[in-house]
Amino acid sequence: MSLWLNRIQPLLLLLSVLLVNVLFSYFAPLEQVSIAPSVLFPVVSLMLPLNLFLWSILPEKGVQNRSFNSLVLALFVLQAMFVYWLMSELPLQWIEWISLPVLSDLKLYHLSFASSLAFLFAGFVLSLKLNYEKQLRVFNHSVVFILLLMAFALNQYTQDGVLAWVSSVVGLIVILSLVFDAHHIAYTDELTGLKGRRALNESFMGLGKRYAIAMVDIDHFKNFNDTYGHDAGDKVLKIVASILDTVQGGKAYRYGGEEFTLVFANKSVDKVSTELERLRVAIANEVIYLNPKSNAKSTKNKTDPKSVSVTISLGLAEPDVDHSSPSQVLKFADEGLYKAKKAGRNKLVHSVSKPIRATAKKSVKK
Ligand SMILES: Nc1nc2c(ncn2[C@@H]2O[C@H](COP(=O)(O)OP(=O)(O)OP(=O)(O)O)[C@@H](O)[C@H]2O)c(=O)[nH]1
Repeated sequence: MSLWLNRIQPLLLLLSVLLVNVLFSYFAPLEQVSIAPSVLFPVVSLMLPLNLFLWSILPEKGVQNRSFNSLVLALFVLQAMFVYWLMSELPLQWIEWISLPVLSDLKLYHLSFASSLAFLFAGFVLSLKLNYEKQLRVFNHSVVFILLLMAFALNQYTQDGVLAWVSSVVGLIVILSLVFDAHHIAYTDELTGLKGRRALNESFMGLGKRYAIAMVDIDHFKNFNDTYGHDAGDKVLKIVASILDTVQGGKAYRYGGEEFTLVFANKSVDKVSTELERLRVAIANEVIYLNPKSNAKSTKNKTDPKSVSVTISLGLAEPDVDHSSPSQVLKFADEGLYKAKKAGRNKLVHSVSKPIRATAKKSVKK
């Protein structure tokens, strides 16, 4: 899955967990005299959280970045050499230091002080990182949970099968988190954070007989892009999307480009017009600062040359005799949008089928 999704972090995480399992099975204490577990346990339980931390903190470079892959390989080889050296040379001071228990008389707690500290440090820093990250991924959250699980498994490693079972659960968590992330990427528009066209089409399946659809388009957006640049255009798209996302009783989608769709399930057009008017006015009144240093939202200084505002046009429709399916209603709403543009923009137009046409069709059917 990592290869398929071009993500190296999950692969490295699982490789580290796998290596811990291999090391413990290979050096399993067959005889009490074996010195291996007493050295191996503190070393491995210290290195695992540091590895999980390292793989999560390094930037995701995909699976085909040769220099990054070489760096990762070098890090693994260095660690293997370090463990081998510890096992063979046994520098006692080191071993004593990393084996230092949290409390000397704790029978149920096996993790050393150094290892516990490493788990705490990794969990704390990764949680902080999650707080500041803009694009949250389920996988990133799952790493914190995996740290917790592995701390538990290593603490119980003397009990048969615990490490193997927990490691399998970790594998499952990684797979599930990747599936969630892939789903999120497929359905969410990266720029605005709104759901995209695929999600919109799927929402149509859940609509009953009564619903309303509005098509929204930013006015003169080409002009805006040409005057202020594509980055400023992107900023406007984000702000407009965030206002549309506050819609009450409906859901906002990015239809594509500078067009958005609002779907109101179980609502008639009369019930949603006021809400659409509120959104139209809110967007027209929003002062957008193009200077990156003054992102503060304020409506005080409307004459600031670096502050701009945009307007939207909207078309609204609901099912009727001529437009029975959601995609037909959407096209009908788009016709309303076209009329709103022609009528001078910054307007809401409600598309209504001509009554004569509807009656004529009914009589033909009869
Ligand atoms: N910055 C930015 N621009 C986009 C994006 N997607 C589409 N556009 C731009 O949106 C503009 C759409 O322009 P038009 O369809 O000609 O319409 P308009 O200028 O909004 O004019 P009216 O709809 O008639 O008011 C084009 O210039 C596209 O390049 C995007 O993701 N980011």
